[in-house]
Amino acid sequence: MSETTATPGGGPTPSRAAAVRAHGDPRAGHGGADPARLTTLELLRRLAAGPRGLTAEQAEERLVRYGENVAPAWRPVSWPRRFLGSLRDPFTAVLLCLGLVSAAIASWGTAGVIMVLVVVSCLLRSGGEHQAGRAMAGLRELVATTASVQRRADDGAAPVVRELPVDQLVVGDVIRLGPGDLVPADVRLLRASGLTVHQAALTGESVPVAKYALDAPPDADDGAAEPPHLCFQGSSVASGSATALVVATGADTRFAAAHPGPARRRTESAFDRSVHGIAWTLIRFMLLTPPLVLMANAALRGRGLSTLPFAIAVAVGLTPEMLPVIVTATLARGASALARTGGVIVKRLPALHDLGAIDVLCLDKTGTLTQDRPVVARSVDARGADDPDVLNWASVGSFWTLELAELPAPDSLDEAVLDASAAYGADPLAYDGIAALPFDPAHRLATAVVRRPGTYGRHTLVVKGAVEDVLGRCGRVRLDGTEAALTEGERRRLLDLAATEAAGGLRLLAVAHAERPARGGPYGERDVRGLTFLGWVALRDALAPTAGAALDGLARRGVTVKVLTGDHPGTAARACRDLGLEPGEVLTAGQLGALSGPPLAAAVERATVVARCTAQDKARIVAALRASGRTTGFLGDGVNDLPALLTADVGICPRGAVAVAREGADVVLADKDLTALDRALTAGRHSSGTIAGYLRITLSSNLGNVLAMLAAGLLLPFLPMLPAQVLVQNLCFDAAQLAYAYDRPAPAAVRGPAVLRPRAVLRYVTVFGLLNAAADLATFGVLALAVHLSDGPGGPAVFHAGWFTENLLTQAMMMLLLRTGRSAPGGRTIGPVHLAVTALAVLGLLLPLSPLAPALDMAAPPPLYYALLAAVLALYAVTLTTAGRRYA
Ligand SMILES: Nc1ncnc2c1ncn2[C@@H]1O[C@H](COP(=O)(O)OP(=O)(O)OP(=O)(O)O)[C@@H](O)[C@H]1O
Ligand SMILES: [Mg+2]
Repeated sequence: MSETTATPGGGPTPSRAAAVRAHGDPRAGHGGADPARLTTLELLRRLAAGPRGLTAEQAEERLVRYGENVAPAWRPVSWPRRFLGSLRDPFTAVLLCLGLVSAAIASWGTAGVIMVLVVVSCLLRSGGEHQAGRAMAGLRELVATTASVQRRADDGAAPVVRELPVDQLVVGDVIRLGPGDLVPADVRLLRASGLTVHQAALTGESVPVAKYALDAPPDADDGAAEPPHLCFQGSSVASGSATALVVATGADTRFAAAHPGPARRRTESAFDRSVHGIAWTLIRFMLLTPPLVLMANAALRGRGLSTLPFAIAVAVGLTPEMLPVIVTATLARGASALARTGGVIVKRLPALHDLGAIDVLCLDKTGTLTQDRPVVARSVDARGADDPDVLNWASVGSFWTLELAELPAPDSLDEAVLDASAAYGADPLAYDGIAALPFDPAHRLATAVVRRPGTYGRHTLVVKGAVEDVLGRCGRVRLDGTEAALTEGERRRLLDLAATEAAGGLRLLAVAHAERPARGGPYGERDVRGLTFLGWVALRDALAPTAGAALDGLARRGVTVKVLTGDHPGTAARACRDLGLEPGEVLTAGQLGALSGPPLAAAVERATVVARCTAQDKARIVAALRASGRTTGFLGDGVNDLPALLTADVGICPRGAVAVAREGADVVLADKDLTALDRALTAGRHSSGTIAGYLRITLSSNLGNVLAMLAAGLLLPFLPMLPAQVLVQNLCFDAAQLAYAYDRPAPAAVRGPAVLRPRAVLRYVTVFGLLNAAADLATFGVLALAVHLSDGPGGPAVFHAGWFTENLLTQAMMMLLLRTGRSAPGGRTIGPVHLAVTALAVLGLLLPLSPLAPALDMAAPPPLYYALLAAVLALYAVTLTTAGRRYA
């Protein structure tokens, strides 16, 4: 291990020293001098690398010597570590405390029982998690990202750019980055074109920052500022492209050094919130129970500390210690079924539950509701008349922004423009490309700087982008072949004309140009001013074939849909209308101004479409919806969707989304088919229903038992239940409840968002807990009566047996009568729940009569008891069914 451990600030570790002397130290970027402070040449020399990339052999050797590019925290967790980790569960912690108290008062029986409970639940849980973890890793593998790496077959060969798994990167590799790529390691930029990166994961900064190559390091005093010529693992490319040199990988990256724990999880998810709410209420109860039992026994029956083991057993009886096991089993089963048959990959288990709880889903438009395969419909001048020259200029812009990029990532609009203009015989090669400012989603513009043939000393800026943004940078307009000043009235006329065009569902790409005296220095966004407006290219982007059905399904399932798009409000509204989603009030992000928090949520609540959103606007809206108490999903596929994907309760993206979106999303839809969403929501709601069902039924029956134990403890001269009995009962209950994980959902259970509301659960538990306690007390009565009438032997053993039978039978009845799932559509077929219920009932009836009974201090009750018990149970069943209808 010492071989791969970096020593930040220090020299190489002694075990590496020899290798370093022989080969140069490829990791000097981290262990030696700061890679930001060297010139490019010095750095390349230190890393024993070159601008043409490593050879396959060099890369292989470095991979073996320094390890894969994986942060230690992301390696799979070993089984024993999972076991220890599961001890940190709050229920387990409380159980352990109770066990320690029992041991302290030398109540070895109780302590032993508690230890067995803890170990069994931790074993089951860690085993389940381990399995689920492996399944999840397999699923994540399906959507793993790659990096474009430039390598050579051998020293003489030309470099070839290949897609490699990110973990194969080594220090010294030369990689290419394009929009939507994840920065796979810490890199020094060799060349960059219009590069901006999101580094929110590292610096918390939400807007993309510009990065550029620098041959010589900046002034030494700039040390504190972010180096503009380095990009770090964990950030992502918002716009532009670059060629870069890998300077640190794996555990040596800045991100891994700053986040030694498991990878980020933004804020608490909806699932965590509800489960924590319930868990902490229960834990408060559990901690209160022993002192209360002690005091009641002391006050009413004059008993002393001798009741402590019993008091502890009562508290233990309240614990749903299998909750984590059931949660993991249910979610893992749901997720793998969804991956197998539903075409949906859930990357983070609790996200399945959150899927079921979503009550508002925000979508982007392009690529989600539409196919993102635009086709040029027309090319018009500033009068609205057909004019192929506008398309011509657009194609010059598209061609040269792509040609001058480090990693040409053809945007669908650029492709459409190039396709259409080729048919017109446009020839962008008739110009020379000078510089390019690739499409920047924040400014909604792309600029190419070209030189017309024969015009030395002059440069032409060709600009295309959103109509509002392009017009905002124009001072003149070309009308009928001559240029005129762009008056305010003219600007308004053009915006109106564009709105009319957009209302027809077309996407618009406005085009402008400007002549400038030639210059040597780089061009920047600030140079894009004083343009002459030419017109626009209108493109048609067909609707996604399954989008209409998917929106319908969402509405039927009680999910509100909001469209957050970067496109024109008119285009977005028309797409919605065509899909059968009434857009109502259409807002633009500009209208929302600086609103945030509740006022923003209120404004968005009324709207269905918010257009002209930047990436930050989308995230801001999602955050406001979440803060207003809605469980919010976000579905998007582009770079401008990443912040929103990370902000939402559940981030969803299609398989074809850009790498960062796939990396950041919790759920990936395997194909373009949006109806998979419906299957995902159903599966999520079903899982939530199962977990809620387990909690409700287990807690109700536990509470009933605890109340009955308290009453019996005060009424009887002996302990109403031995610790061993508490254990056996709990285990039987929990094992039976696992059957729920295999139950089919009932239509009613998946109709609306499945939110686990702690208050509702606790109210339900109180009602059914009291009912259960009433049934127990009635049983005590008939038991005493039966013993008395049949004149048979009484005493603790008979009482224990009678109660044990009744407990398991009432539990079986609750499972059957209060469940929300159905085994099969008709509800006729025998399903797993029926089997579990039968097993529970048989065990309850036969165990007290079996040879095992004496070990649990049980003895068969008189036959009369069974007859009377049947009457009590019949009454209980009627009450349960009636109350179940009311509270379900
Ligand atoms: N390659 C490009 N060159 C120039 N302008 C572009 C380019 N791509 C998009 N635009 C302009 O920027 C606008 C906004 O694009 P953006 O990518 O932010 O949103 P979108 O993809 O249309 O919508 P959504 O957010 O629904 O995916 C487009 O309407 C278009 O006018
Ligand atoms: Mg998009």
